[in-house]
Amino acid sequence: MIAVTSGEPAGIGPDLCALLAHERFRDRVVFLGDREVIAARAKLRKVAFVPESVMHVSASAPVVPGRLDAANARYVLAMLDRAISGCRSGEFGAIVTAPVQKSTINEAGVAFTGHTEYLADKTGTARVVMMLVGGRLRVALATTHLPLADVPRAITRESLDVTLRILDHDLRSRFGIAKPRILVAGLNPHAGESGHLGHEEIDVIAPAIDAAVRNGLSVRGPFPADTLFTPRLLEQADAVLAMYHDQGLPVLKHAAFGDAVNVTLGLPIVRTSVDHGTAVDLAGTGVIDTGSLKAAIELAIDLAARR
Ligand SMILES: NC(=O)c1ccc[n+]([C@@H]2O[C@H](COP(=O)([O-])OP(=O)(O)OC[C@H]3O[C@@H](n4cnc5c(N)ncnc54)[C@H](O)[C@@H]3O)[C@@H](O)[C@H]2O)c1
Ligand SMILES: N[C@H](C(=O)O)[C@H](O)COP(=O)(O)O
Repeated sequence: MIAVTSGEPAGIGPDLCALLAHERFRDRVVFLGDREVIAARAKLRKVAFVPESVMHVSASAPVVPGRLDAANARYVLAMLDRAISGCRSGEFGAIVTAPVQKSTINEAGVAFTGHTEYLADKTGTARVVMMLVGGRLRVALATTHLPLADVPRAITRESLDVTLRILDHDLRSRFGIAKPRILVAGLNPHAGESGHLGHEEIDVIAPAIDAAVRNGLSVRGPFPADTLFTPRLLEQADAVLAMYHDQGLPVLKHAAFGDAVNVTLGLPIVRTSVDHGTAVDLAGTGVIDTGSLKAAIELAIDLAARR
């Protein structure tokens, strides 16, 4: 059974759950959330509510589509905690997450940067890797949700060694790629221009790549990020490791927004998610695309079957 958390209740998560309750998947799928909230969203979307598709978690406060309310932050986290404990006990084969509003959780006084970091923390996993998969691209990130000013400091030999190891391992074990070819981006323009535009490539990234190669991994780089995502190089890659969120994800989302899936590598459980945010402007109204959540559920089913 696959658990889908319905995410920020003022966003489109409950809409997506109400709509996808009518899809047929290869495994049983349950949507975690407040029954009344999902039923109300089904009504707004003019589809029948499917009560048996919902595993009830009570909202903390009344929900108004499009109106963020920090009073429901604990509800959002309670859904995640329920899904994590169900995964750990074997009740669920995987967690799929609809989007959360990170700012609202912080406004409720809970330091929260993303599902990725929350899941790492809650499962006691020292390091995980965010990878988005879409079209023919797989883009993993060396750093995730942190201010741009903090990125260079967060890219260390240790962090890159572990990230490359997790990426290689999970591409083999979860994605069935016998010898994953990983291309690594530089951090600075033109990958540092031989040290004239930054030193991270020389001091940190290239030595981490050399060490990975010595350990038998197929890793090349650092490549200038501006031309790394061109067809000639991408043909030679099973995954690209970007140094930071907005170096890698805009490329992937440009290529595949609406169909891409976010996967957390390195966790003891299977977790996938959508490629989009809470879209509070569209909650309960407007045209929404269910493609990414559907793809996230399908990938979670595949990954859970391979464990
Ligand atoms: N997996 C997650 O939990 C996740 C992922 C990304 C962003 N977020 C969070 O979502 C919040 C809002 O982020 P944002 O405004 O940068 O991005 P967003 O994806 O919510 O919105 C960007 C644009 O895309 C549109 N859009 C998004 N999903 C859509 C869908 N399924 N169908 C049709 N249109 C869609 C929105 O209406 C908006 O115009 C932030 O708090 C962010 O951190 C969460
Ligand atoms: N970085 C993701 C994206 O841009 O799609 C998103 O913020 C979700 O991250 P989590 O899965 O860690 O919440």
